[in-house]
Amino acid sequence: MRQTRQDIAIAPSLLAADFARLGEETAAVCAAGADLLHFDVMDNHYVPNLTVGPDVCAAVKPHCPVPIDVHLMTRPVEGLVAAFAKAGAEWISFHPEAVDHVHRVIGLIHEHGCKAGLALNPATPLAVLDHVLDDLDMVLVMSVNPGFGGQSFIPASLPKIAAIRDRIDTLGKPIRLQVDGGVKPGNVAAVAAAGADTFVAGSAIFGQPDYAAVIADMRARAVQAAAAPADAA
Ligand SMILES: O=C(CO)[C@H](O)[C@H](O)COP(=O)(O)O
Ligand SMILES: [Fe+2]
Repeated sequence: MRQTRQDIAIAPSLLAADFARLGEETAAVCAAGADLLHFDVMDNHYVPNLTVGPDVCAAVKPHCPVPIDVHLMTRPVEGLVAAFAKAGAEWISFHPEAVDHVHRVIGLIHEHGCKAGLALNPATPLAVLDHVLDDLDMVLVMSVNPGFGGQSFIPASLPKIAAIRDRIDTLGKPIRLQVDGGVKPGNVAAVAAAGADTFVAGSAIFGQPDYAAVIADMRARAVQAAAAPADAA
């Protein structure tokens, strides 16, 4: 088995930022050590909430020195890919339930020069990765049901993360394994020990006054757990 875990990356979710000051919040969280900026797009159709679109992504882009990681919680997906690529997204993830042709949408994201992620809801079986894992740049494990920030981490996500880690290692490709929903300093070690390398955190970071302290704390805990998973499990 090959170990393909990537460098630990902390991805603050702008969903929990002050929406009246998105440019400032983006700059602040990047200066505080963010590796990616997670940008949640909800359409009040695939999920029961409504957030932001490509124009807001383009507006925060000049304030964002790190890659923008767009998480599409929309149905349909296809028409938004070009718009987010133009708006400056480097990563685009989508949910398999929201499209008819998963493989085609991965190709569409790549055609637009972005990296592609597939987002698995808590009840989505791993079989959706069959035949497409090799084409992906990232698997996104939702550890809450999508649609809202500030929810509690679902513990059944941990064995799911471990199973996906095994599949990625068996394939032997450097595919990122991102976990999104309820991730915070108190559980990031367990999530890292299970095999994740990319940690989305909204309320855990933006809910504290010192973004740099939270990001550094989460990174240190994740790095330590990745190096010695048995100690953190
Ligand atoms: O995709 C999401 C919700 O659907 C968000 O990225 C996620 O919930 C982050 O927020 P928090 O860390 O507060 O759970
Ligand atoms: Fe998200």
